Amino acid sequence: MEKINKSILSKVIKARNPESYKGNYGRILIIAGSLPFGGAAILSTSAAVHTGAGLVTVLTIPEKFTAMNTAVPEAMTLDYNDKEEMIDAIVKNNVIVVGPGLGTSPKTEEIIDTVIKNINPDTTVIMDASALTVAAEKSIDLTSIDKLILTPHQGEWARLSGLDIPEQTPDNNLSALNRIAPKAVLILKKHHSEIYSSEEVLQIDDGNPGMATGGMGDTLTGILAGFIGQFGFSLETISAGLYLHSYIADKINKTDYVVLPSKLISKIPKYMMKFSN
Ligand SMILES: NC(=O)C1=CN([C@@H]2O[C@H](COP(=O)(O)OP(=O)(O)OC[C@H]3O[C@@H](n4cnc5c(N)ncnc54)[C@H](O)[C@@H]3O)[C@@H](O)[C@H]2O)[C@@H](O)CC1
Ligand SMILES: Nc1ncnc2c1ncn2[C@@H]1O[C@H](COP(=O)(O)OP(=O)(O)O)[C@@H](O)[C@H]1O
Ligand SMILES: [Mg+2]
Repeated sequence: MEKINKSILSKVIKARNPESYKGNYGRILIIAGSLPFGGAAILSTSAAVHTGAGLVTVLTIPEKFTAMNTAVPEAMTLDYNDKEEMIDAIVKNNVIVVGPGLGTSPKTEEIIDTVIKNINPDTTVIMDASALTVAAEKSIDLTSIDKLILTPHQGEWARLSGLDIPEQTPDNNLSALNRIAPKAVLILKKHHSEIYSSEEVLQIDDGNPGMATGGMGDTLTGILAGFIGQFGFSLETISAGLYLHSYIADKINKTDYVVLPSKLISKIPKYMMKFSN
């Protein structure tokens, strides 16, 4: 399995054109959060904003608007219970994260269905967490999405693929992905996460057990969205986003026993600047 190394960062992260404006850096929609899991929506949104995404909108529940606007004032807030507002937002944005903290109520199935029916063909969809659990439970057909990234941890991948963790070998993972969504890119999150696609299978050697804390995967979704919004959808962009997440976590883990997702997020702009030159 080919390894992703640090050189991917300077390859993907570009210095900004002086003549540019926010419209050049992606329109990101994060569909996330529910009563018990508001933090997941905040972390995903905050990570996208700190990665440099031009415009970030979060579709969540109104009960979480104040918390969201306080934690991430850069992001706009909309209500996913308002179907028209949801469809309008799905049509207007070019990268959509769906799943962090949504929970497994029937609403989540409705949201996934609405995304699938209304996205533009060029829109990237990043499916994580509850969206993966519900897609597995309800056998939702994901094959129509052209630019799809699945980001399960091993437990979520077990539900989606039917493979118990010891059966999650590269060959089995590839054939399961081929069955579930042949055009998709799979990031299987674990110690030394792996990327599966029809082009290549890749792995990172970075990352540490200080990352084993709630919200670390939610954070990754925002980084991936911000990267794709700015640098385009490609295996290289996805690899760079995955790598940066663990790279910063390893820097923090030199001094910190646990890597807090919010601390990792606060360091994203500094490390992106370092690799953009
Ligand atoms: N602050 C927040 O609001 C947070 C919200 N969260 C949300 O909580 C919901 C449930 O997600 P969870 O992942 O906690 O629960 P899940 O029930 O979806 O997954 C956990 C299960 O997977 C198994 N598992 C196997 N391998 C694993 C691995 N490598 N990593 C993690 N679990 C593994 C565990 O044993 C457990 O049975 C999601 O919507 C998620 O986004 C979490 O992200 C935690 C933080
Ligand atoms: N022991 C570990 N070594 C390396 N990376 C880890 C380790 N534990 C967790 N991680 C990383 O942290 C993230 C956890 O994601 P996830 O379980 O979805 O978290 P959450 O849903 O709580 O946000 C993944 O990117 C995973 O690879
Ligand atoms: Mg998760």
